[in-house]
Amino acid sequence: MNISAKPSIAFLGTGSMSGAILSGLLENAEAFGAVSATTRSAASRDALPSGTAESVALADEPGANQRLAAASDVVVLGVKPAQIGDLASEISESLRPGTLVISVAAGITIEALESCLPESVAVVRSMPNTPSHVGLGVTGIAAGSAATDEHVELARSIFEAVGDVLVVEEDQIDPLSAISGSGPAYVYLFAEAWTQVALDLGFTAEQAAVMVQGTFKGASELMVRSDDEPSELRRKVTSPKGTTEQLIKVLQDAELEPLFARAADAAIKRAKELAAE
Ligand SMILES: NC(=O)C1=CN([C@@H]2O[C@H](COP(=O)(O)OP(=O)(O)OC[C@H]3O[C@@H](n4cnc5c(N)ncnc54)[C@H](O)[C@@H]3O)[C@@H](O)[C@H]2O)C=CC1
Ligand SMILES: O=C(O)[C@@H]1CCC=N1
Repeated sequence: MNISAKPSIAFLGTGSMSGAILSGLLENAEAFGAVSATTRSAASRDALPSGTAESVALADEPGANQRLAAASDVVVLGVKPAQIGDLASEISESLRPGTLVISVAAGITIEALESCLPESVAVVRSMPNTPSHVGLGVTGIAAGSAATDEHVELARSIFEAVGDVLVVEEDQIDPLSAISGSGPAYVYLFAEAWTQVALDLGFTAEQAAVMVQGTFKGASELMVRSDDEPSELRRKVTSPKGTTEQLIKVLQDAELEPLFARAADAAIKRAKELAAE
């Protein structure tokens, strides 16, 4: 690999997910060279955070993906799974040997992506999550067949700039996605449900937001800082013969663990379908 000390990074297809990585990275960009991004429309380009070396809409410059791919040490493919093959093929001839190509696409295998790219580039498959936006992401990464330890460390350094990183085998990426990739969605689902309960109990939207957001943030922070397991932290809230005991009993009667396992299985099954589409 012939990558500079401050590698340049191009985000091609910058929507919810790679936009979150881009935002988090720009807060912490000293270790990297020029960071650039492409979108399809001028409106989505205008919505990107400021601080990139270049943010280009394909509507203004149809060849921008190829130009930025040719100029960058790292290329992050941020499009939907169904679009990634076309994007990889589009930039294939522009990539320099040794370029690190990172995919964030759910389901799409390293083998499928490598088949659209020259053998001279390295692929890392990743599964990030949207809290990357605020530097609190969790990302799993798996090395492609031509990725050296140096490429993997470079990918790790990019995602560590926006949160925690787990280096895993590729067959763990779909299960990891069910836990942390999709994870923010089920946290928000719980927040939505408890907000509605608070509204139904007569609180205002502002009061509900303070209670729900404050509780999720406070409980998460306590869990991270404490040496106690979540079960022990829960026990400390649950006074014997108290109110929480009754609330938790109702929730546990719903058999949450098998329910969550079924939910994870559904996500993993969908990832396999995306790979086959
Ligand atoms: N949203 C999430 O929480 C996560 C998403 N992912 C993966 O991230 C990828 C993108 O998902 P989202 O960000 O949710 O979708 P999105 O639709 O918000 O972002 C994709 C963006 O790429 C643009 N685009 C499409 N083709 C393009 C091209 N040829 N050149 C430049 N821009 C192009 C689209 O206009 C869009 O703005 C997917 O592959 C998904 O599996 C992975 C982990 C989490
Ligand atoms: O829903 C999806 O397909 C992507 C992957 C994990 C989170 N969002």
